[in-house]
Order: sequence, then structure tokens, then C-alpha cells
Amino acid sequence: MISSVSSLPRSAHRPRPEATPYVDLTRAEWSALRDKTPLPLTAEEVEKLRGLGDVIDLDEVRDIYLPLSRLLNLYVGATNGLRGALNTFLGEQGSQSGTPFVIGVAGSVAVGKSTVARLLKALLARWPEHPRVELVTTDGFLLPMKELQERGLMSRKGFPDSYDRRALTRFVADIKAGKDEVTAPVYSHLIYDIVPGQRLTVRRPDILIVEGLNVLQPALPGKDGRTRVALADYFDFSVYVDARTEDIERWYLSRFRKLRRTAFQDPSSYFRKYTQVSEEEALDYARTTWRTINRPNLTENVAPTRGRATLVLRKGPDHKVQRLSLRKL
Ligand SMILES: Nc1ncnc2c1ncn2[C@@H]1O[C@H](COP(=O)(O)OP(=O)(O)O)[C@@H](O)[C@H]1O
Ligand SMILES: CC(C)(COP(=O)(O)O)[C@@H](O)C(=O)NCCC(=O)O
Repeated sequence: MISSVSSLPRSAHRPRPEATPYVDLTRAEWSALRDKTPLPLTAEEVEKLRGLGDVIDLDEVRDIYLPLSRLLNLYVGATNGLRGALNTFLGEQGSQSGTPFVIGVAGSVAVGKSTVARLLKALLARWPEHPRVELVTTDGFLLPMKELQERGLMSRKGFPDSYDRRALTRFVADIKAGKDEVTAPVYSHLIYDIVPGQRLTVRRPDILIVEGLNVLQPALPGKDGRTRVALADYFDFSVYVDARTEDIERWYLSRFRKLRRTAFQDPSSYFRKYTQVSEEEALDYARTTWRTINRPNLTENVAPTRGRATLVLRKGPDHKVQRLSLRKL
């Protein structure tokens, strides 16, 4: 006898897949897209990338970041097309040309955001359609140390409230609005503070990359129920760099060990004191910083923004990207 269940169409038996706005790709599936990527790296460019000083493996560049630069190149073209449509619609009333394409790069302290951002800058600048690529890190918008101390925020450095978020959003809004010159304060890891009197200037780039812990945070609540604009509202594309927390801690400690042998040796380094105690004592400090500042910030503030990214890069213990989730809806 044929049961009523088995007489249902085949699709009715299948469990409904969980609704997700992402398409998930393995490393192999993503890297296969490399073959469709024009502009393979030349030997000279490989050398140039080495000159960035990053330890990144060149197979990783070819398999992961080269296809990503192609995807972004397609997005830039499509976004310009949309802008053209808007300009046709608006006519004289507010149409704009030369609007930069803005990319956000988010993730924990030490997950490798700066490395990914520097690499993307170099790879994107190779495309004749968008040679002028600027990279800005959000640390320039941290409150100066004196202010952090006065507000009791020294042990919350990197948390959303340790930044001048309004100034950061205004900075990106001004660049996007096509202002000729926009400036930002500069942060120094050496002095662990904003550098007095120093500014960074951005002049009408084709692409702006904004890298930082909190770039995907939602907008602050506005006064009187008014909606505020979030930094991410200005992004045309965003990347969240993801990894297991235990791996990120290991990378944080290993970077600290390396800095102790190099940058911390500088007499003006805020961290010079850690070159004058044993490695174990110095690492105790780094472990405490991780446990009390960077890990809670990751859990409470950074990781919850992952679902807002256009692309999530999931790294394995060796920094190699293992899985990618690309927003399709
Ligand atoms: N792809 C990679 N391969 C190997 N090491 C890497 C890679 N990306 C980052 N690292 C290392 O991991 C540490 C953290 O990277 P970094 O880009 O400084 O992180 P973040 O900007 O997120 O704080 C650094 O020591 C860096 O050299
Ligand atoms: C400067 C940072 C807050 C990162 O800032 P970002 O560029 O992501 O805005 C971070 O690297 C940092 O120094 N955190 C403080 C705790 C620590 O010393 O690790």
C-alpha cells in the first residue's frame, strides 16, 4: 500500500534548509575561482608583496586574496553602474561622480586584519579601473590616552566606547561625499597613544579600506528617537576575519614575543619595560591583557558583528583560510 507520506512530492520530504543569506564555500571551491581571475601575479608583483613585510604565504595570496580582489573589482564596476542609474534619475539635483568604493575589514585584535587589509590594498591597486587605494585604520580615532585615563577607559582600549565614533563616521562620510582632502588623527603603537599634531590626509581615492575592530558596530542610539548613521552604512563591501579564539590568543602572544625582540626595544616604546624583565613575566602581562581586554571585547562586541559582513574569512590554526561565507541575499 502506498502511504500518503510517500505520495508527497519528493521535495516535501526533504528538511527545509535553514534560511541563510550566505553561500558557504570551502577553500578548494573558492580557490578554483582563481582560474577565472584575470591579472595573475607577475614575479615582480610577488616581490613587491614580499616587500610589505608580512609573513603571508604566496599560495595563500593566489588561492584566496587574488580571487577576492577580482570579486571586489566586479563589485566596484557594478556599484558604479548603480551610481550612474541614480545620477540619471537625479539629473542635476544632487548627482555625484567619483564616489569612492568603501571596504570595511573587521575582526579581533591579532586575527590578521591589518595583514588582510594591506594585501587587499596592494592587490586592488593593480586594477586599471581603480589604481588609487587608501587604507585607514580606526585606531587614529581612539581617544587620546589622557582622556581614556580621565574616563577610566584604559582597560577598555579597543572597546567601542574608547573611540570618537562620531569623528570616525564623519571622516568616512566626508571621503564618500567626494571632499578633496579629508584628514584623520594618527595613532602610534610605539607610544601607545595618539600622536599630537600629526594628521593623515586622504585625497579622493578610488577605493578606501577602513580596517578596525569595531567597523561593523551598529549605530549609536540617537537623541529624541532620531536614527543615527553607522559607519558600516557607508560600506559597499565588508570582510570579517574570523578564527578560533584559542588560535587568535596564540597569535596575539606570538606577535607580542616578536615585538619584544624588535619594536619594544626602541627607547621611546611604551612597552620598553617588557624588554627588561624575563620573557615569562612579559608574557604574563600579555596574557592578562588578552584575558581582561581583548578577549572580552571580541566576545562582547566584535564577534556579534560577524553576521553583518558581506564576506567572512574563516582561518585555520596556521592562518590559512579554510572556509568562506559570501553574502548572496
Ligand atoms: N596570513 C598570515 N600568515 C601568517 N601570519 C600572519 C598572517 N596574517 C597575520 N599574521 C600574523 O598574525 C599576527 C596578527 O596579525 P595582524 O595583521 O597584526 O592582526 P590585527 O591587525 O588583526 O591585530 C601578526 O603577528 C601577523 O604577522
Ligand atoms: C589599537 C587597538 C585598540 C586596535 O585598534 P583598531 O585599529 O582595530 O581600531 C589594539 O591594537 C590595542 O592596542 N588594544 C589594547 C590592548 C592591547 O594592548 O592589546
